[in-house]
Amino acid sequence: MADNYDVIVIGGGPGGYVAAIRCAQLGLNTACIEKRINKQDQPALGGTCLNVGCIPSKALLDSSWKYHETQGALAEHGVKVGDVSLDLDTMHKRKDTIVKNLTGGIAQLFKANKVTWLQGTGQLKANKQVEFTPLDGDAQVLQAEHVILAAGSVPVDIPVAPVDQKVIVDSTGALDLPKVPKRLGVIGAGVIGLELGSVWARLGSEVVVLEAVDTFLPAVDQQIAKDTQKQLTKQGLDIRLGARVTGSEVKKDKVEVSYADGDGDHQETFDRLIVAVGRRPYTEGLLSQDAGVTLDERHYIYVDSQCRTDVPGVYAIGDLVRGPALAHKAIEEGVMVAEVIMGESTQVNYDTVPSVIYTHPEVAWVGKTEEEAKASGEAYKTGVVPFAANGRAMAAGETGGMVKFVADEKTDRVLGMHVVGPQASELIQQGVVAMEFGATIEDLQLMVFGHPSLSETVHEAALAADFKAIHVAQRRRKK
Ligand SMILES: NC(=O)c1ccc[n+]([C@@H]2O[C@H](COP(=O)([O-])OP(=O)(O)OC[C@H]3O[C@@H](n4cnc5c(N)ncnc54)[C@H](O)[C@@H]3O)[C@@H](O)[C@H]2O)c1
Repeated sequence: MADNYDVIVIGGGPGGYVAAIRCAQLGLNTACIEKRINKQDQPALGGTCLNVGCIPSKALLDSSWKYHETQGALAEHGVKVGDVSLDLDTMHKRKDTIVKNLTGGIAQLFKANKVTWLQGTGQLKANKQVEFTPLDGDAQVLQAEHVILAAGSVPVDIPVAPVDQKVIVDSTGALDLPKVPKRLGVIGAGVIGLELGSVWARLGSEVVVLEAVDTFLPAVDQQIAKDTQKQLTKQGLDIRLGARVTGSEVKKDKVEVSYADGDGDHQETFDRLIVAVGRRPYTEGLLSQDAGVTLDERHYIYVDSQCRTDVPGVYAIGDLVRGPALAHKAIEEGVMVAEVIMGESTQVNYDTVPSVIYTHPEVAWVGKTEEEAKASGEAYKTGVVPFAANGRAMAAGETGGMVKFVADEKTDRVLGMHVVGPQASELIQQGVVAMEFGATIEDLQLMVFGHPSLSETVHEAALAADFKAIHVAQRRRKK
């Protein structure tokens, strides 16, 4: 007789572990199947984000920024330091400790909430049965009332640059390079390419980023994207747009990369190459022939707005389904599904999911870009203010970048907020809250912002949308 659960979650990343905990909080007998074995050869929860994604990359971004600042930027603050040297082993160890503590914390949360962690692989079969193959044992069939698929995504491979995790690495290998490469190639100027390229550039690599598309960060508001490109280039990232990689050859301990752009064919030799050309849903082995769920044309699991698949009682969330591949989107879908199972009225507002790129300065946005507002054909207005006009930013020596609002000209409602600059990942939440509450630009104008703070630039950008900014000289647009 099959073991029974109210809910079986397949996958213990941010979407899956949060869904499992919320289900258990709501009184459901819940199991979460996770097969990951970490670097220490231990079973681990937390998925890509905690183990080999968001968290270790942020640890390296913070550590490498401190190294970079200590090398030069502190001098203008009057802080003199002696010889600065890099201890990469310690940097990696610190990152690994953060990952270990966070993933271990989830195991504790499972215990506290009485979620059963089944260590091994899960496969969905017909009639809400799940075949569970333990890490060390024979497969068994479990029965659930509800199944939540949360298996996440894996890096896209390209035949022109096959990953060997030694000379050619993916986003996981790029977190563990044992020494700083002299010349580092990066394929893809997306989120991962820019974040990991920044880490190694700050640690001393000469970094060349090869991006197939002609436009830098095409999904980002182009005024923000252009400023970002300028600042990253000034930091030393050699970003080559319209450069499609056509081949690579590992020779001894180096890699020769061929690429084509508008000027013809080129070759570059790198000590290491990072491939960061996107991620795809991880559905291999997840669904048996008779599972019954359908995939869409891009191989995502097809779901409705509340993450129901075509099989009643089976849900899919996070990177397996449509929408941005972001941990916080997966988390909210996990919570929503747990509450849907309990018959509660709930939803995720996909219009207000923020995005962040953790370069320095950070880039963050929510809602419509100016290009999207223009394309909609509706009348819109924008308000843009640079951090150079902000006292707190000057005090911190972080005056690069700007805050931009896009708003509906007729209703005054905020349609989008875009930031490149200090603490953009934190500032963007003000735009999320504003949009969630249907705020107008006037609402933001009428609020009192603490002085001196970076947030004053958010206030000024709202004022600028109606030509009322105080600390920048504005010229009224001709009607
Ligand atoms: N800060 C964050 O929120 C964060 C961090 C890391 C990853 N992620 C998510 O992970 C996912 C994957 O990130 P990513 O950076 O790998 O993908 P991406 O889609 O952001 O960028 C990949 C880039 O590679 C380019 N490319 C593809 N093939 C190429 C080729 N042959 N030659 C040159 N360029 C080529 C594409 O044009 C694209 O610009 C994204 O969905 C992202 O949202 C988010």
